[in-house]
Amino acid sequence: MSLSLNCTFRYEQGFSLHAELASDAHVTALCGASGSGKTTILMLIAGLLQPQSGVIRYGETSWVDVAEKKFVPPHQRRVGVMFQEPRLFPHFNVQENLNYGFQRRRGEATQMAKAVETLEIGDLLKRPVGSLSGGQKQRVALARAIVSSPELLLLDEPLTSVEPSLQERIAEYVKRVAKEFATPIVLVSHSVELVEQMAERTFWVKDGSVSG
Ligand SMILES: Nc1ncnc2c1ncn2[C@@H]1O[C@H](COP(=O)(O)OP(=O)(O)OP(=O)(O)O)[C@@H](O)[C@H]1O
Repeated sequence: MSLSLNCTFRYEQGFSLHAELASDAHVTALCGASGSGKTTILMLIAGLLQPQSGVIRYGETSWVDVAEKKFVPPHQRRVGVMFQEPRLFPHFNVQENLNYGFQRRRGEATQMAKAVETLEIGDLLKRPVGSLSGGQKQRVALARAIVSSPELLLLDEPLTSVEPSLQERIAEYVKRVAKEFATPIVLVSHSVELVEQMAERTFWVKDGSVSG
């Protein structure tokens, strides 16, 4: 499935971005310095931000075409997102957190079982999220992003919020998700190792512009 962006976006406060990229890789990486615009690109793909001009396409579908006044809302794009900090519901247990993404997006039942197995979180399902370690939370967040059978998975710095000693372990789970699920992935990561091991296509983001 091919993803293409050719659009501009500007925050009111000033930062502006011109995102021009096209990829049909299974794993596409976005690399670049802090503040260069990587998360902003993911938010545009997810539909959490609207560009001021241009187009965003996924496969045969136009998600955004500003000239045509077309904007497909986030819930209709079937994009799974894992943010830098695992945004889990603290008052729900692990299963309830997974159910949330699952029910909303009408994922397939087998996808839930496969996500639980791939991320090895079967023993954690009844645990309140507040009682989990950083690495466990990260695995649950990864599972939640995939249970809804998304057509595209966006991973924003999946290793940054876990302590350095755990990063290698979480990296293994991220690689496992890429191997086990056919869903294309856009990965933002500072980890050169993870990018080199996973990405078939890498784009460099610098001061709001993209080169590949
Ligand atoms: N809501 C916002 N309003 C205004 N400016 C913002 C907003 N969010 C981000 N920015 C600015 O936009 C620029 C790009 O931010 P973005 O988060 O996309 O960068 P990044 O490459 O993902 O950085 P990091 O690697 O640190 O996560 C930065 O200068 C940031 O300060």
